[in-house]
Amino acid sequence: MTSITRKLEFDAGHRIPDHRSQCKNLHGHRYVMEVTLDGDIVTVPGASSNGMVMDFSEVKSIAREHIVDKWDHAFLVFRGDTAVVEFLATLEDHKTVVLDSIPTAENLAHLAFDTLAPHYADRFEGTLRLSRVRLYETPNCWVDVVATTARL
Ligand SMILES: Nc1nc2c(c(=O)[nH]1)N=C([C@H](O)[C@H](O)COP(=O)(O)OP(=O)(O)OP(=O)(O)O)CN2
Ligand SMILES: [Zn+2]
Repeated sequence: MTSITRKLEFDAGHRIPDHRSQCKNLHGHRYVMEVTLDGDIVTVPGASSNGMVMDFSEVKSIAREHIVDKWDHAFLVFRGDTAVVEFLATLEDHKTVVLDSIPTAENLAHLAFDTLAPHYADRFEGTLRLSRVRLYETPNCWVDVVATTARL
């Protein structure tokens, strides 16, 4: 088994409504997301991905399609944060993502993991799996979500 990791970055706004300090204010981050996949190296002569677990560009395009392009330059808001949800709805064509959980780094990392895992698992006849999503909210703060079941 071999692990590969692709790093992607995006900008998003959020707030943590219950926070006792600064994070209850509307603010933003340049998030850095690392997607780690475990799999076997392809040994199919002539195949584009021969010698790779998965082409890094394909790792990127799946993460972009399902997470990064949806969250980049969006405001990520908890459905229960009604003051902000209602305010954002007044802004014409605003890119808002309404979430079922508070947009902490922990919840965003879990959401990214749960969203992406099935898309990677579909590839290479189920021999590939998402083993970790690491999400940096700032250069000093990050969260790891790891696959909980052992690989067969
Ligand atoms: N466990 C968590 N703690 C905090 C979260 C979070 O998502 N999970 N989020 C925040 C704030 O939104 C903010 O992103 C972090 O602010 P801060 O602690 O100030 O981070 P910095 O890296 O900017 O801090 P420096 O002291 O400037 O290094 C807060 N906590
Ligand atoms: Zn923040």
